[in-house]
Amino acid sequence: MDGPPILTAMQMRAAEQAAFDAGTDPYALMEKAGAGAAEIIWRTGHRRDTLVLCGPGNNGGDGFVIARLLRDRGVTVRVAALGESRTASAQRARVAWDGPVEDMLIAAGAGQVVDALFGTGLTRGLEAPVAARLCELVEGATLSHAVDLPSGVGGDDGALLSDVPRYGICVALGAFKPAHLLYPAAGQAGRLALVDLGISLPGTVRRLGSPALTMPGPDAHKYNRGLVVVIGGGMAGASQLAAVAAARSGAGAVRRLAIGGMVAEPHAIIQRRAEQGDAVARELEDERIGAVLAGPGLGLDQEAGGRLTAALGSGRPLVLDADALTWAAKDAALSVPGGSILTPHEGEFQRLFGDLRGSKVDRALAAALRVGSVVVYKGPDTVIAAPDGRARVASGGSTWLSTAGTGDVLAGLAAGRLAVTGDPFRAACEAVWLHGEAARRSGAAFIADDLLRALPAAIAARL
Ligand SMILES: NC(=O)C1=CN([C@@H]2O[C@H](COP(=O)(O)OP(=O)(O)OC[C@H]3O[C@@H](n4cnc5c(N)ncnc54)[C@H](O)[C@@H]3O)[C@@H](O)[C@H]2O)[C@H](O)CC1
Ligand SMILES: [K+]
Repeated sequence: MDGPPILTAMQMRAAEQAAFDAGTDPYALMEKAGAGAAEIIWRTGHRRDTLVLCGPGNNGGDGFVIARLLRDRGVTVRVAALGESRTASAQRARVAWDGPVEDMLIAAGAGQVVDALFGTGLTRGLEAPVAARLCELVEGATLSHAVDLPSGVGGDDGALLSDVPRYGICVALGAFKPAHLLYPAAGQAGRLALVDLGISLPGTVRRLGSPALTMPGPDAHKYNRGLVVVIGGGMAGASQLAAVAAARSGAGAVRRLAIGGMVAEPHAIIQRRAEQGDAVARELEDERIGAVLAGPGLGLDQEAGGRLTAALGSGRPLVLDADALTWAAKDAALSVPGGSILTPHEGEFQRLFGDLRGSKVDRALAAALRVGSVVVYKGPDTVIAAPDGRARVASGGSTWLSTAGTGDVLAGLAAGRLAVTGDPFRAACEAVWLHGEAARRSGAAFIADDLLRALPAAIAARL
């Protein structure tokens, strides 16, 4: 579940400075960055005529290195700059290019365009003429690459500070930045590549990687593999989707506490009736319970509130989703026990934590700290945040997931993995990855029920 680190501009500069303090030569680091980026560009564009756009800082310095190295491979390369190079490394890279430098605002286009105008040093949107010309050059090219970041995005939060064209590839240098994975900036590159600069990086915030899952041991039985209880409500289908997802996520046994009709299929789900809070409380006295899920289809009437109160007071590990989050947002008296997993979508997050500021990662981390629980802040860029400061950012999720019931499936997966692992952060990461993988395997135009059928193969691939 641990992908590469994601660093803010300040963290990246601190990591680079630590490398310099330990003896790394700044220009050598720029040459390494440029060489890594040039290799990726060469593999994609080969000898295609190339225009490299160089900005005034070290991003531009990378661009001069890239231009020189592509020229050394026989590529016809032109460089167009935006003003003079202002840093020692960039000036050195410009001298090493030792070729003509055109004016970016009037330079002619090319089949392949490399954007080395601005990276993590961007402090505001591009001037309008610069942004307009950049868009023309990139949109007029067959192949386009953004060096470190597309120029014009807010590196730390993924905002678009001015018009930003869409690139074929964004080549991250040294580490991913939040803008590589957070929308809307994440939507401005078709593919992400990462050049490792060999400097040590803090790893508390990372891209979500694929989990290492395990088979049940020889001594496994349905209760020590993890018992999940899903609390039902008026919409039986929602809690049933969640219950089946929990069972197919690897839990040993799943009980669904129904209030109305029992759902016959699949037989593996144990259906029990518990409408009032006290009946639910009795059901949750079972010490073997590894996770309780409340929310999918729970309802917002008084009886539903009683069932939720019983879950919150049960002392069992909790996953709170959907209606449970709506209850928590409207009734401040309902306190979320620490060690839970919350799975808000954008609207639920705003209702619960709308006062928080900063990037989606910052806000997810602040929310997790506030409630002492893991927060899965869903979206095309789902952030999983733990109270201890760890966070994982998922990417590549299928947009077909925007269909009814997929949230119920994710909540069920989180409850199932929580019952299996006993670790809320690990369970949430595994659940988000399995959810995305099941969607990838389900192809196009799938419905939530299809995700359930894709889960065994998704799990098998990670054993
Ligand atoms: N630090 C290193 O050793 C390495 C950095 N790498 C590359 O460097 C950039 C970050 O470089 P930096 O000089 O800090 O900033 P930029 O090149 O991104 O920006 C240049 C410069 O532009 C000014 N500026 C900011 N906003 C605007 C604007 N809207 N219009 C005009 N000018 C603007 C600001 O003053 C900046 O100083 C990083 O992304 C990497 O590409 C290497 O990768 C490794 C070595
Ligand atoms: K750039």
